[in-house]
Amino acid sequence: MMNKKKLTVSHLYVSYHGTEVLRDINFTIEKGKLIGIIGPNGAGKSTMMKAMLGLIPKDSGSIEFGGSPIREMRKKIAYVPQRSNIDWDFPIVVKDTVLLGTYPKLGLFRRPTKNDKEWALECLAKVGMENFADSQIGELSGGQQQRVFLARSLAQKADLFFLDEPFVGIDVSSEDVIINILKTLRDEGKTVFVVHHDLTKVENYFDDLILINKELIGAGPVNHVFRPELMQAAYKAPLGMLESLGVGI
Ligand SMILES: Nc1ncnc2c1ncn2[C@@H]1O[C@H](COP(=O)(O)OP(=O)(O)OP(=O)(O)O)[C@@H](O)[C@H]1O
Repeated sequence: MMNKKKLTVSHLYVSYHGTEVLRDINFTIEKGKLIGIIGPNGAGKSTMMKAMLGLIPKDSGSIEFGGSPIREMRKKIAYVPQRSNIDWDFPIVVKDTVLLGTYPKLGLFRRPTKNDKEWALECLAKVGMENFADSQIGELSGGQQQRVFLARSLAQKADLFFLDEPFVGIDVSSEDVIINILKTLRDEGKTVFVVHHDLTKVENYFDDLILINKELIGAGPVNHVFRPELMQAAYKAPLGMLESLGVGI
């Protein structure tokens, strides 16, 4: 009962081909937060997200949400991978991409209903992309593609959202649309994890931070984690450089 409103990662270890990438990661996050996962290049941010989702094997550790293993709520989890990992030449139009979000995981052969289609268009409208419903996904700009993938995750009616670097290579107005939707989801009680690297936006965007560099350096409210000592420990950057990014000010 005590864990009902929490997500807990315990003793998470991950390696690729025998090389350890994540070592003994432990943290607990309250439900209903917008959480930034930060750390230098190669720190293991994407790896941690994938391991939390069960997309790659872990060496050991557990991930629980509300006291149960996270895999038991797979249908309630939406994941938006890094844009660079998606095959944008795949021939599919925008509205069908969003409609995929409405398919229950094992119901691929179910035909979408009229309701599903309307809901998909509604989700598309939430991200301001309703006029592109019939466009090929590969023809869109980076920001537009990212919005469509967010719409697909909205269509899924998930409780937990995981986005890997959603703001990389996109225009400012798409970034605004996306962060506002993520904040709205948080206000509705959803839990949203975002792998992120632009430190200038951290205080504006997130409630909590998970700061890693292979190991956990800090986890908790932004003002506890976004501090010179911890940031320096993770980034190994000179203090002056961190200050110019607003750390600890
Ligand atoms: N599929 C893979 N096979 C082998 N090594 C990998 C694989 N994916 C990532 N790595 C390595 O694991 C480490 C962590 O990578 P990861 O992509 O998780 O870091 P990251 O913090 O997300 O980095 P970035 O900010 O550069 O995207 C890196 O050293 C990377 O080279």
